[in-house]
Amino acid sequence: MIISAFTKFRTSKPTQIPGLCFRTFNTSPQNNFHVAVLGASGGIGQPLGMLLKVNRLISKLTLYDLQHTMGVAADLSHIETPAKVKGFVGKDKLCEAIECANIVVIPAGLPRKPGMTRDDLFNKNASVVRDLVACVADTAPKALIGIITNPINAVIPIACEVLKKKCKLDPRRVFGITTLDIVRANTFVASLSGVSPLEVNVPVIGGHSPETIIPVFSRATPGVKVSEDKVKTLTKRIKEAGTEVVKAKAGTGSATLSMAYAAARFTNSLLRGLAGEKNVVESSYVQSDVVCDISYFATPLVLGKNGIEKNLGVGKLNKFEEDLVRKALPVLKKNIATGCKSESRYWFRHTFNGLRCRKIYKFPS
Ligand SMILES: NC(=O)C1=CN([C@@H]2O[C@H](COP(=O)(O)OP(=O)(O)OC[C@H]3O[C@@H](n4cnc5c(N)ncnc54)[C@H](O)[C@@H]3O)[C@@H](O)[C@H]2O)C=CC1
Ligand SMILES: O=C([O-])CC(=O)C(=O)O
Repeated sequence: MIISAFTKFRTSKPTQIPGLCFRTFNTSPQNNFHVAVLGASGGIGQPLGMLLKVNRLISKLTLYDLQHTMGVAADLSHIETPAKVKGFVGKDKLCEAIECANIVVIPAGLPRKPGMTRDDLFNKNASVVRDLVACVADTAPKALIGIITNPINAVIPIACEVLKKKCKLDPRRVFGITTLDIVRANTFVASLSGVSPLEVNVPVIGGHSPETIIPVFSRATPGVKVSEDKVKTLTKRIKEAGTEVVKAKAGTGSATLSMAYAAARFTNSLLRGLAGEKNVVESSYVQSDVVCDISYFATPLVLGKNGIEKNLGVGKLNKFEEDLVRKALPVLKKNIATGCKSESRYWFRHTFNGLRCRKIYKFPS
């Protein structure tokens, strides 16, 4: 299963594109990257750790969580690939886990249960992302940060605000991982059209919620002919695919295995960019100005040594897709404002409390 999962990376350029390695790896100096996973003991964290352990571009894999990380690290460390694995458990070990990382991937936080929306996770997950990103800013300010935690639309603005307050924001380095939407779109279109999913590529733009996930079938490659009716049905399915999994898991969580695959694919693309490979394109929800009036949007990006090298923008859309964007914009704006406001409120409270703690000077009477 894992071999076929990575065939996409291997088939296009077998000798240059790193992907899955069993024992046939090469260890050129470029393959020397350190990836840290924060939330490594969870439903996504564990299979993601495994897929990263077999990535030949990684020489060091650090796993951090509030619980169980030592067991996960011990288990993964027995896999016969070069990446050295180290586990860190508990808040006081966070900085050590992140130090000198080239890439930090964050799947930490609560998943939803049936009946919840991703937005319902905001109150719990906002502070998780805020604290983890604050530590990345202090210990590995040059790291590329890939965030999986929901709600993506609002927590990426929080991450950027945290970095901005610490004067460490480089918008080329902060990513909301929306790859699962593309993975799903490719899979569903392939099963409908009979083309191999490894050959299909459907751009998905916007954000990561039912109203904001926008598949762009008009630019799918290879040119797949899907009737108008089918486009509508497929669009609905892709928008609601997360809920489909949440319902099927019946209270035990949301997508974990497909998400781990998607995050491994995304991290692999970041690594390929860092390693100097040209024309690495992957989509992500990032700070951008490609759509008027909106400061975060998912679009295809060219990745390089400093993260985003070029934002390829929204591109040409048909009328149906334009309407989807129009409907998504107010929702996205609200989500972004929620993230930014929450961060300002937190910062104000924090600073104000700090001031209150100091001895208040009283004028001598
Ligand atoms: N971007 C996307 O497309 C997707 C995002 N997700 C999101 O990913 C997140 C994680 O999902 P699962 O792995 O299924 O959840 P999970 O509950 O199985 O695992 C989360 C892990 O995070 C850890 N954690 C919690 N707070 C932490 C902190 N402050 N520091 C370090 N670790 C901490 C927990 O101990 C746990 O091991 C959820 O928010 C979920 O909604 C899930 C699927 C797709
Ligand atoms: O639906 C969820 O809660 C998890 C998620 O983001 C997805 O599967 O796309």
